Amino acid sequence: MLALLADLRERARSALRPDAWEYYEAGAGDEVTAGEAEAAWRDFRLRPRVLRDVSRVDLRTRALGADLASPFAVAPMAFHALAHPDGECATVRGAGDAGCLTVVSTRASRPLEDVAAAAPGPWWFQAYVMRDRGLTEALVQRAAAAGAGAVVLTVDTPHVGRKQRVGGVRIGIPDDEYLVNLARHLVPGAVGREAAEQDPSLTPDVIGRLAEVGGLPVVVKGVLRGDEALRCVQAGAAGVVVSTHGGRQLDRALPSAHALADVVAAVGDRVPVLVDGGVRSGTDALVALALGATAVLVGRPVLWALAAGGAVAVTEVLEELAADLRHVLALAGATSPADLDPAVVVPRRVDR
Ligand SMILES: Cc1cc2nc3c(=O)[nH]c(=O)nc-3n(C[C@H](O)[C@H](O)[C@H](O)COP(=O)(O)O)c2cc1C
Ligand SMILES: O=C(O)C(=O)c1ccccc1
Repeated sequence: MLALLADLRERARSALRPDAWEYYEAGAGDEVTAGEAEAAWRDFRLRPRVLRDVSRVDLRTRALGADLASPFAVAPMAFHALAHPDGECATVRGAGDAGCLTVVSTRASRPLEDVAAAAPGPWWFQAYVMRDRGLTEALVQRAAAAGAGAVVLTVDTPHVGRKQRVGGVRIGIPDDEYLVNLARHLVPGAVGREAAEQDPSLTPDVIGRLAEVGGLPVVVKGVLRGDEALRCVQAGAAGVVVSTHGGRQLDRALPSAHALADVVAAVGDRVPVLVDGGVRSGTDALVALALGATAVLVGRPVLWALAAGGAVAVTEVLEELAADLRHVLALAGATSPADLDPAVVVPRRVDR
């Protein structure tokens, strides 16, 4: 992990309410998957190229029409207001100032329109499909109207994972905060949280439906298998995110780092493949990019930055990751992410 990230993590631990800290850190079950994510990127070794004139390294990245300064983006995460009074407004400002994209969660703690107004650059909307499908569709339409460039449909969460260290699935967030973006769409008298629970009955047709409702490309987040990624693409997905949800859903799911190559082999020639989970340095990202990822999402480190230093620290953390990536790309003999190929990485061990 980069020193800046380790430092922000400690500062966030002191700054955050203890229950918020635990909620951010938590993984599901025994936290096997959450615990393995970072180390899994270190299961690859690099085979650098040499004598390639790396005096200029270009990190610019294009993903579904978004022009980005680097391949780092902010993963969708719930309740940024636990970390900072401006919540997601601060996050998008900080990320945008670094030229990075933010994926804004359905469980954002600030109104989508406010977040959109604070965003200096592109942002995407993460959709949870809730039991009240109309609720999800209204949100997707609002996100499209507010300027979202894509919908990221999270599919690894038919039920929210049980996080033992926070005594279940969520911390004590009052309804008005939990439902910031949802309350206005709820039928009066409806039991808010039930209508806004995850819908466990999703099938691939939801991909086409959300694309139609929002008029935006739909990226499916939370796939770990090539065959499943293919199923999503056949149903209309414009991209996929290889993710274990930061180890917060199915515990003992294999780490994203080990799932990525299979997904790239299945759909990488047709759609962009993004990845997240445990990316904490430029070298982690280099491995992901060499394996065929178009971009990497960063989760918890952004929340640490937000808690420790607001928007400015979010910019710093993303710029530090980009600077580190620029450096290691040069050392590996590559002048851009696209200049990498799978021959640059080799698994350190074959038994996992
Ligand atoms: C506190 C927290 C809240 C999250 N909320 C969401 C969410 O609302 N929607 C979603 O698709 N993923 C959510 N995630 C998962 C992240 O998008 C991402 O997959 C994961 O955090 C990446 O791993 P990392 O934190 O190790 O970088 C959440 C993760 C954390 C830590
Ligand atoms: O905490 C999470 O990981 C998450 O995705 C979520 C899901 C539903 C409500 C709040 C957070």
